[in-house]
Amino acid sequence: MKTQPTASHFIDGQYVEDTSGEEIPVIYPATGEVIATVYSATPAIVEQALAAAHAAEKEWAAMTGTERGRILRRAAQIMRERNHDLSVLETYDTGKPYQETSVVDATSGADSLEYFGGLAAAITGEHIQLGEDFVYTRREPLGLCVGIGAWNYPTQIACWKGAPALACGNTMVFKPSETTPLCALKVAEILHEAGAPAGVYNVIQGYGPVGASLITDSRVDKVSLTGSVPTGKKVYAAAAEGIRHVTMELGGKSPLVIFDDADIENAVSGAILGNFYSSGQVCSNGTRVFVQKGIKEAFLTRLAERLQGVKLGDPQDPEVNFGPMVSEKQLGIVEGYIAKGIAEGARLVCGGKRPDMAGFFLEPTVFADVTDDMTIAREEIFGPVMSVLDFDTEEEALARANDTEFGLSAGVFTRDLSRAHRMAAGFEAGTCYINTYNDAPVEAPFGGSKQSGVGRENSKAAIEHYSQIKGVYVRTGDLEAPF
Ligand SMILES: NC(=O)c1ccc[n+]([C@@H]2O[C@H](COP(=O)([O-])OP(=O)(O)OC[C@H]3O[C@@H](n4cnc5c(N)ncnc54)[C@H](O)[C@@H]3O)[C@@H](O)[C@H]2O)c1
Repeated sequence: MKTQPTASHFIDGQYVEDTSGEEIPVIYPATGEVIATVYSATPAIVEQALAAAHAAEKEWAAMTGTERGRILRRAAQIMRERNHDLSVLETYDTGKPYQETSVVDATSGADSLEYFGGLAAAITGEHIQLGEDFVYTRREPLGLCVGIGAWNYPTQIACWKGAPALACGNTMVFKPSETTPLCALKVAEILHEAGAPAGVYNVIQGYGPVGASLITDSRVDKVSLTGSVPTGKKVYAAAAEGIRHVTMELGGKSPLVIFDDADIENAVSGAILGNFYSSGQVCSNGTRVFVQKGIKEAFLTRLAERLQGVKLGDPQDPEVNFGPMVSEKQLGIVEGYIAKGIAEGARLVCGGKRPDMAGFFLEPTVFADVTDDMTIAREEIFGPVMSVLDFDTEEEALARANDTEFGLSAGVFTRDLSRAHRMAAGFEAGTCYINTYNDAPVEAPFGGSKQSGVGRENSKAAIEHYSQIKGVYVRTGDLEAPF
């Protein structure tokens, strides 16, 4: 498959190149080989993209929701037809196994385009009667939105930001992560092919400073970031300077609480899905697994048995279910945390090593006897490292689950439904799971509380974050004034 894109950027309906920007090598994580090269946007490219998105605003916003929605749904259809090629590319970009990418990434992107395409015509204001007068509201686009992505779900993030933004009548300049620059270009290409006018959805490449230069431009009305908390703080502050709208999808250290009465097979499945999917590089992962003391050893034994089913290898092989870390840098970060876990006295149950193969592979790793104060229980690792902690009572589990600055997700496994709902109500997290983990359908809101973010992606809630309400007061009779 050809992995070198036609050009680095997609602006105003076409591919654009400027090789004077800083070189960004695209490395296939499974081999360490360079599979493409793109160039970071120069100030001239940034200007070109912002000017194109700004110029496209009026025409796009003036179209009816039905017309915009039709284009998004056509783009969804094209994505589904090209699912295989897009999945292969996603696997090259990220190293995630094709077994995952073929059912998650372009699929989720298409779901988002289809869902918001369907909603576009139903984005309306309301009528408020006030005696003989009335107020009507108009739900209007914000204008020019900047999207900045992380590297773990490049196609999905480009769509989760683009689809609601475009449905509401905004235009977008999207900057993917420098680690995974390939997939967002395909999203731009497909939207254009589906009929999105030139300039409505643009993609430019670059490192952090390119993202930073987009945020403060006076033409920009909103910034939506998916990234780490430290980057979120910088982006939020920069956006605040111009009182810009923000959506912040940031990191997490989410709890997964497993009670004695849980179905152990399902609980182990939840812990696997919440720690090892995408080699653990998922923001919402339940990496603090609190297991009630009565089933702790049974849980660990069954988990170790189930981990025998892990198949590492060439991620393009559909039989492989566990890929490498996205980059050598990320591999090093995760290995550093594993070393800290051992040094601070956690018990290494399995994994912890690089297997003897090329690329940035790391075995799925489980620590037991982890305590709340250990570094591996406090900081986001963003790799395949599960920390198992013990607990006695529900009250204790909830207090310890919430004892973190993060608030992205939380899960509970129990057969006691009253307790499940009590836990869900008590969790300080934006997205909670009962007897499941990490589902992210487009129909449901997704996002974090506390330092894990502001705003919500997906569902009808996303419309609130890509539009604004204007109230229009209409008087039908004469107007009295004091003089
Ligand atoms: N909540 C979510 O939905 C979600 C989803 C996926 C990943 N994440 C989080 O993302 C992180 C991993 O991704 P990452 O390593 O790419 O994150 P990161 O914060 O390093 O980078 C995210 C993006 O921000 C850009 N960036 C960096 N500095 C910037 C600046 N000063 N101004 C503007 N843009 C800047 C980067 O180039 C990149 O495109 C993890 O913390 C993970 O939890 C969150």
